[in-house]
Amino acid sequence: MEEEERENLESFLKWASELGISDSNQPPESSSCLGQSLCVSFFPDAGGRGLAAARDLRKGELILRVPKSALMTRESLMRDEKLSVAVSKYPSLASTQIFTVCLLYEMNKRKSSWWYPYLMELPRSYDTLACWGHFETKALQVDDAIWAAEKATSKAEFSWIEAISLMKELNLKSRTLTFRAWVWASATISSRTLHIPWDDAGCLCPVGDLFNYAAPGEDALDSEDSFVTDDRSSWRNASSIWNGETTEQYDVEQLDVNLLRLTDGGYEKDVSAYCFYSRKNYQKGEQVLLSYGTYTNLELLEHYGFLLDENPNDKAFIPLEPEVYSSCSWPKDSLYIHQNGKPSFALLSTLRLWLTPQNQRRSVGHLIYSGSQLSSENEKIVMGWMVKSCKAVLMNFATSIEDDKLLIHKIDGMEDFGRSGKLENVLSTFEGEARAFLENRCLINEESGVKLLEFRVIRRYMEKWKLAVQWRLRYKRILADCITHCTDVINKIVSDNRSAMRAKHS
Ligand SMILES: C[S@@+](CC[C@H](N)C(=O)[O-])C[C@H]1O[C@@H](n2cnc3c(N)ncnc32)[C@H](O)[C@@H]1O
Repeated sequence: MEEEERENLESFLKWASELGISDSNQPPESSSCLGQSLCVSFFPDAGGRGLAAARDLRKGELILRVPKSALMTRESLMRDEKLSVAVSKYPSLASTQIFTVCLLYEMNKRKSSWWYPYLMELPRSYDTLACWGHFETKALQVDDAIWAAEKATSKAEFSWIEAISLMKELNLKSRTLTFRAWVWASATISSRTLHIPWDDAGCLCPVGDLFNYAAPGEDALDSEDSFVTDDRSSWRNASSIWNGETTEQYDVEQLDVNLLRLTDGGYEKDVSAYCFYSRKNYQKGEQVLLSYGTYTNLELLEHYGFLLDENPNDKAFIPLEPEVYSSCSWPKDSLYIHQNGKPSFALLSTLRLWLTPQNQRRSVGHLIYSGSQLSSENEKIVMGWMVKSCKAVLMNFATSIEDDKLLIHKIDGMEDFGRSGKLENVLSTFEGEARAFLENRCLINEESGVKLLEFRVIRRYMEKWKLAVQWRLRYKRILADCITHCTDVINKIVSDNRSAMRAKHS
């Protein structure tokens, strides 16, 4: 960490302590709000800056408390009369649009903002999908994902256009009025806000927003198959104390919110504070993580700008013919392949029915909804259909799994060369997608082959491009695992049938 960054962090933690933010019930031992349970640390492979255990922590312990008065909310920001009067003239703006304007308005105040020490600690740039350019978006290769990225950008553009009159009325400086600034502020809100009961725009929580993410534990996983029968599936959204939207909508009314609060964190009305609990035992020095909620890798990219190589909640959707969708009553987004390669309950049930001759469908309905196989013959056909479909999807990509793995190595190599200032020397050796990246981002001048941008800027593009390649690689691996799984099932059916035949004839 640079000297200046360290000084900024120290003054931020001191400021936070003065606001009553604390990682202990004991009086602070230093001017910092941390040090007794948590400390700021850097985890290069798991979120960068984050919070580490300052001592051994026990599961369920209160590890951080942020009083309501220290939460940045629309309500707290709108104590500024000029802002409040201006906002009241735009009743059609959504709560998150208003929060975005409020954040930009505060940024615009610079050093005179009461929140300045906190604002200085916010990231300067983000990798959420709305920040991606055309090149990175196309590198996702999967139509649904490309569509999600394009939608994220157009949604951001639309909400910026709608809010621009309000921002002009507030006399924001021209830099703060730009789409770039808007995308920055929206990404701050998308990736850092926490859920609060009184405002659906959520709140920004100084220090509390330094926790990096771990997917929910095993208890909340693989509950998709109990989509119909098991209430645990409704925990998913509720376990999200972070405010980022999820695309899945479950019935959140049956939640055992108290249980979730015990393991994660949430706003507690009785103490008027955001309280964070250790969700497992941690050893001193280990990174303390929070589960912001249940997200697929694409959702993580959209709302938080990162993905997990091992994400138990990841899913792959393959294109299905329209008749498949219309043959079942399952929602479209329940027809997917789990990250371990197994088709989801709904996808399996749908295919079992769809691949049954029309005149026999009525008689097997009860078996379909109980999740049972219809017959070994039907199961073989279903698995064979899955193998064929996954192979067809994989064949259609411009690059294979192996190509993508090599490309990720190449991107890492480019980063290393860039860091050591030698990227220019090796530019001519790049070909294929790597060359296209450099040309597309105007990093190579066709004639001279000269690097045009500073590596700091190139790197930001490179990080997004790498995320796109990592995402499509994960997607392809799920399909490859599905092929393996379905082939294993077919082989088992064939072998069981053979054994049964042998037993019959012996
Ligand atoms: C609430 S902030 C966490 C603190 C953040 N690392 C910081 O320095 O301010 C959420 C952001 O942290 C990063 N992040 C969190 N968990 C991560 C993980 N497991 N892997 C990679 N990045 C992660 C992502 O950039 C995400 O948008």
